[in-house]
Amino acid sequence: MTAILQAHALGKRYGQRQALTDCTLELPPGHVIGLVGPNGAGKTTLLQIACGMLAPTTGQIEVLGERPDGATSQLARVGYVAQDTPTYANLSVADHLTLGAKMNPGWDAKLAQARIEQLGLNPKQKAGKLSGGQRAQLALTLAVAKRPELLILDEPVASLDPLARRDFLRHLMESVAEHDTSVILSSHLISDLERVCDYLVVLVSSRVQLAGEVDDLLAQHHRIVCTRRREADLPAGLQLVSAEHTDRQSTFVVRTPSPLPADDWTAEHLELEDLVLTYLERGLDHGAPATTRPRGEAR
Ligand SMILES: Nc1ncnc2c1ncn2[C@@H]1O[C@H](COP(=O)(O)OP(=O)(O)OP(=O)(O)O)[C@@H](O)[C@H]1O
Repeated sequence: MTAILQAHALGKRYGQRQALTDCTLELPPGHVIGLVGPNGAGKTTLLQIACGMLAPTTGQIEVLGERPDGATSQLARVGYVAQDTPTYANLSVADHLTLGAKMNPGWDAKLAQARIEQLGLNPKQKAGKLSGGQRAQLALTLAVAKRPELLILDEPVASLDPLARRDFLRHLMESVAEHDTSVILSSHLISDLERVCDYLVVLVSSRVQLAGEVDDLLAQHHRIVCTRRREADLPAGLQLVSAEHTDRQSTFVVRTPSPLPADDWTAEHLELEDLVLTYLERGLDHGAPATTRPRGEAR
């Protein structure tokens, strides 16, 4: 299957500020991909490059098999909802649908109409008079009705109350299931990502720290608690993600694609939130992805 997004050594610099560093990713189709990272991590930068709104400084990227260059044919295949869910304040809801129909060759007028009715939006209402949640829903409707192959959503639920957020995500999931769309969704809200995402990318300090299918990542990561020991004394082949020590006890988070070897420790799998927080912390502390200690090498 062709990747929906393939990036190699992608970088973006704004003057002195490095916003994205050495980003190599291959995102498979058919997933809802959660992009998570702290403020300023580079999420918006990556998503804008993917939409062809920004040019990278270094590296290459392909989205749906093409270089994103803002060409109309590609814009029709990618739906983008920016962080501030932009709409035209002076245009009515109906005007937005008319505009969507004019600008998008694959526009699904029936779908757009049905969603507006389902949401209870008044077609005559000016977008400037809608609530933040309603504006986000309108922006999502415009993006979904393009019938894109890929939907890119940059923190679309950030300003919504919990109920509006739940509705937004429910509508998103419905339309994804119905139309077989791939989605990249950035959010700070891990509980939301947990609800809708089956693939995860963690970006910290401009670098990708972790990427993979959520089920695989959860299966491969373990929290180990044992009497105090050095990292170097862990069995070889385990990828050390984090280590904490008290006088008597050590707690490690490790990753291994194989079953965890039996040892004198207690081990448990991590919840998604713990996994994300571990990599966020690690990224802020070290600025580099975790590495595996090869057999025989002491740290
Ligand atoms: N137009 C710009 N000019 C200069 N620096 C910028 C510009 N846009 C972003 N940056 C910087 O690039 C870095 C990455 O920003 P980006 O908006 O991609 O992060 P983000 O992960 O989306 O953050 P947030 O979660 O706060 O939205 C930040 O340090 C930011 O200050």
